[in-house]
Amino acid sequence: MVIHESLRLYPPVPLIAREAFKDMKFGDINVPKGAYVWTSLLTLHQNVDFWGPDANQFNPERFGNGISGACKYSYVYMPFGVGPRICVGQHFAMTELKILLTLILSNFTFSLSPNYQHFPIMKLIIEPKFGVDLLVKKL
Ligand code: HEM
Repeated sequence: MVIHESLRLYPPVPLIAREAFKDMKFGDINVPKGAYVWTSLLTLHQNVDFWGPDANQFNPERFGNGISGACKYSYVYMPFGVGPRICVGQHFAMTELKILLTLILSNFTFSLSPNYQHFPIMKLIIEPKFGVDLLVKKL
């Protein structure tokens, strides 16, 4: 739940691109062949109409009943992309994150340093501008 919620609010890859291989129409919008269509995951992941009024809050419990319980349209949650070009490393990444979190939580307590400044920025991926200073204590 914590991993899902982190990837929802801060999807490391915030934009997904597709190229139209032929002239297309989405509703009233004409998309000519060769045009790039960019999908903003931040917009999809933080829309109050899909996630509820606390869409901008960090609330891992929203995933208590899975993705379909957290969101009105589960397909808008796509931190690893979607379709034939979906991230090939997604299962590896999720397993790695679970192992890493388990190892950290079973060996250390940690809290945010008072020096921490919440300042996510978008470079190639979303990252904390001033890093994440933690106070770590061995159990
Ligand atoms: C939290 C970690 C990760 C996130 C959030 C992530 C996210 C993404 C996203 C959004 C895409 C684009 C998907 C699309 O266009 O629909 C992508 C593609 C890709 N990812 Fe990841 N990824 C992660 C970890 C990894 C890892 C660990 C690997 C390799 C071991 C990996 C390998 C790839 C590759 C090769 C592609 C290109 C797939 C293609 O174009 O067919 N990713 N990833």
